[in-house]
Amino acid sequence: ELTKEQQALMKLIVDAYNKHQIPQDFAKKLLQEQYSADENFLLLTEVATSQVQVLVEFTKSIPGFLSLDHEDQIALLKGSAVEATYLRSAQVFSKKMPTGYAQLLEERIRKSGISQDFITPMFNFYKSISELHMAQEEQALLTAVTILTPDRPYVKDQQAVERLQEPMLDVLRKLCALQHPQEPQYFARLLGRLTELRTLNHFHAEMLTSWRTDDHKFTPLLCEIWDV
Ligand SMILES: Cc1cc(C(=O)O[C@@H]2C[C@H]3CC[C@]2(C)C3(C)C)ccc1N
Repeated sequence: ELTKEQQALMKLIVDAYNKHQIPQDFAKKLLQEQYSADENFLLLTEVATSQVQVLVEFTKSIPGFLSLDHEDQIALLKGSAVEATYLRSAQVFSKKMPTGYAQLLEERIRKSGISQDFITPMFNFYKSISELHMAQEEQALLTAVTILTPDRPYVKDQQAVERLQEPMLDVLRKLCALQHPQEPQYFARLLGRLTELRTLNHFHAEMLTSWRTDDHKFTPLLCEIWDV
């Protein structure tokens, strides 16, 4: 079972994960704005910018993160931004949004100039996440584990990151055993999703390039975090 400090760590992460949520007024916008590719792109830009802001706030709440070397903090944020935003948007699709909004967001994503060969893996990923029926504690911990990946490019002190990631993995492993006793492989399946998530990095870079060539404008935060 979870020790006292493991329970405290989990509560910290889950509270931080739930505290920083996408503003619900996006749902209204999804309904109101018209459906041109440009309108859809602008909406996605707002969603993405908000997702990255939420990601930065969540990351700062991870115990020990702000004590890491400052350049390593940036390297971890930039290195995990795509995976963490897709992981969170996958959860948005799986349940967070009121029914019907997920379909609207999907519709706008499909009609925003993203090429089909990226749309397919993106929605395959969403499907594979929703099939897991993850508890919110698992979602929050899996996101923290993704952010605290030691072998991101330019991370200098990888051991310091491992020391933060390991306790998260221990809690996640125990939690999976507690919440899915009938499925001993569940923890391994969760980590397998992180491998699938990494493949989206490549597609995401291509998506950004295709938008840039069509002269779509990004927000400063998205340019900063994704080097565009
Ligand atoms: C630079 C830039 C990036 C995105 C993006 O990654 O969007 C992703 C597509 C959907 C899946 C994850 C996204 C953040 C999403 C929920 C909008 C959207 C607009 C934009 N100007």
